[in-house]
Amino acid sequence: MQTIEKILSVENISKKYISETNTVVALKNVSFDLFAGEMLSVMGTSGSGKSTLLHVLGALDAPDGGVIRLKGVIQDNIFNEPAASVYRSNTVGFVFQNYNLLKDLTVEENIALPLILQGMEHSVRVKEMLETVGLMKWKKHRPIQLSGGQQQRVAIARALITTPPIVLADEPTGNLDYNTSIEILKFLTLAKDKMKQSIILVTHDPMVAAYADRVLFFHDGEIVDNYACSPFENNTNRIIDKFKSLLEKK
Ligand SMILES: Nc1ncnc2c1ncn2[C@@H]1O[C@H](COP(=O)(O)OP(=O)(O)OP(=O)(O)O)[C@@H](O)[C@H]1O
Repeated sequence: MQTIEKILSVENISKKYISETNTVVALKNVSFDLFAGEMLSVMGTSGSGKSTLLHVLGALDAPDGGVIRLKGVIQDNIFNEPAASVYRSNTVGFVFQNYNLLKDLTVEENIALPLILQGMEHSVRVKEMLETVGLMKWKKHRPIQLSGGQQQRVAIARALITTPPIVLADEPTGNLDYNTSIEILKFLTLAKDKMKQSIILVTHDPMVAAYADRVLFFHDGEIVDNYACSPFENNTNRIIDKFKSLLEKK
């Protein structure tokens, strides 16, 4: 029997934000595994720690405690430079709600950026990515000349160009209409099915969450429930029910 590779193990991650006036516990002993070619959605109440989780997994923010393993190996140095930059450029691709494109660069330059920063040849890969996301005709345009959906396609191409094993997407469809959201989800699904990339997708939208293989529900910094999507269920309705019961317990 073929075993599915465990890409990421998150073990008892905790994170507090401490200011002069108060302390916010953003993550409390969060543990889960992520497998190769798996899409995991993260849903939860506002302020439940979803973005903090992505920041920690992307080595943008250090946790106070806990362990992250990549393919079984403890990553104890990824929150310090230069290891943080190496981890971010080799291991994770980011997709944000607001696209985060560089406004002075063209579409093709934005897409090429991760390879340029690594000093690698990029022209063949950029062409492939432009074709994948259907933006060949727009390659010389700047972000301001594109629709929101087109900008997000550029951001996805940029996140995927180095084929990182893990893609972290924070509300990638949050600013997009239904049809454009489906288009963006199809690109992420292609990355997981074709390239066996693993995706963690934070969303407020149950329809978007239903594209994943599994959904984790967060409340007050903790995983309080989970749901495995099934080809035989109306996953969107099941996710709505789970989320409603989470709100009722609050
Ligand atoms: N830089 C920060 N400094 C202080 N507190 C923070 C910081 N970032 C987040 N928090 C707090 O940590 C908690 C978790 O925030 P986080 O942004 O991770 O939640 P979220 O689930 O992504 O929320 P939302 O769905 O509203 O975007 C919140 O109470 C938030 O106010």
